Amino acid sequence: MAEFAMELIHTKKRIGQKEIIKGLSFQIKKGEVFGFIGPNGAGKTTTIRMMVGLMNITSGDILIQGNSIKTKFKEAIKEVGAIVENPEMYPFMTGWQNLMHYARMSSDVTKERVHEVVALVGLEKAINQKVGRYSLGMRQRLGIAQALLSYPSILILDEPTNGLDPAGIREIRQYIRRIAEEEQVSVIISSHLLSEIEMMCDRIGIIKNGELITIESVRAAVGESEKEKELLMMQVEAAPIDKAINLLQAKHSIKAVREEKMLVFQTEKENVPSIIKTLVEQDIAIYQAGVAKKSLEDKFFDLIGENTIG
Ligand SMILES: Nc1ncnc2c1ncn2[C@@H]1O[C@H](COP(=O)(O)OP(=O)(O)OP(=O)(O)O)[C@@H](O)[C@H]1O
Repeated sequence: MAEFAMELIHTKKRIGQKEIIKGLSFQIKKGEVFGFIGPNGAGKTTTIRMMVGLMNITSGDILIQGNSIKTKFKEAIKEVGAIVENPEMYPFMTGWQNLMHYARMSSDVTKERVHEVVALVGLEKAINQKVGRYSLGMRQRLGIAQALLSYPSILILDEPTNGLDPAGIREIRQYIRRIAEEEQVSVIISSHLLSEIEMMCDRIGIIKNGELITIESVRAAVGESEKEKELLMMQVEAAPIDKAINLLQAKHSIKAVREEKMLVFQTEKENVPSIIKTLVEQDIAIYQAGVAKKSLEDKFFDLIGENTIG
């Protein structure tokens, strides 16, 4: 059995003279929710199109459950369920009729499976309504149900939160975690807004200009979904500041950066009291402490040299 659900090996895409994807290498673990983040034009959709076989790879490879998408396309692609562009649904048919339409195209999809995926995305009540009357969030969930029909082991969603209101985003968030755990699938979910998806991801990979900038763990481990931990970006005015930075690293494994007199770092809310205690116990003077004004988003994109996204 393959170690990873998916593995990108120096994957490149050139279109005309332009190298759009410049050698991406990373792995998607089994059962994890992986956030694929980057500003518009970073290359997310292009990468995803290669992952789902909609576009050829110029060089490098993508292994899906160990099968090369280049040499074992059929075996590789049967593991993947995806929503890449807006899912094609017929507005004049009900949700159920739409799903049955897809189910009939695949020999191993039974009516029971259709019921199962409907329940997974919480559409039981609305499933007999015409899709034309669905909200965008409901349509997205129906799309996810359709992508799950053939028991994929990897679910790929390109910008599923685009255009959704906060309630719709929250719903998608809940269902994604549930699907990852109940169906034991790996989920790859792209977005240009970190804040919209960070809470549902185990890890995030940030891409810019076709290159991977960083991969960060968001959750300690798969399975902690219920505790939607609040991640804070803290700013603390402390002196001496270098000592404080070293202490955070040594005692809390937190990487803090300096911004003038401030120490800026990211942590879970519940850790804040013990962090302050560490500093005070080591005779570090604290003049003020609070949530950093810049959002986590800004911080990440500052790190990668871009202030505005979207
Ligand atoms: N067929 C194409 N021909 C030429 N350039 C292309 C083509 N498709 C994409 N690009 C360019 O490749 C880059 C990456 O595009 P891509 O759509 O993958 O980015 P993205 O991260 O998905 O952004 P968005 O969030 O806007 O969809 C962009 O600069 C885009 O203009």
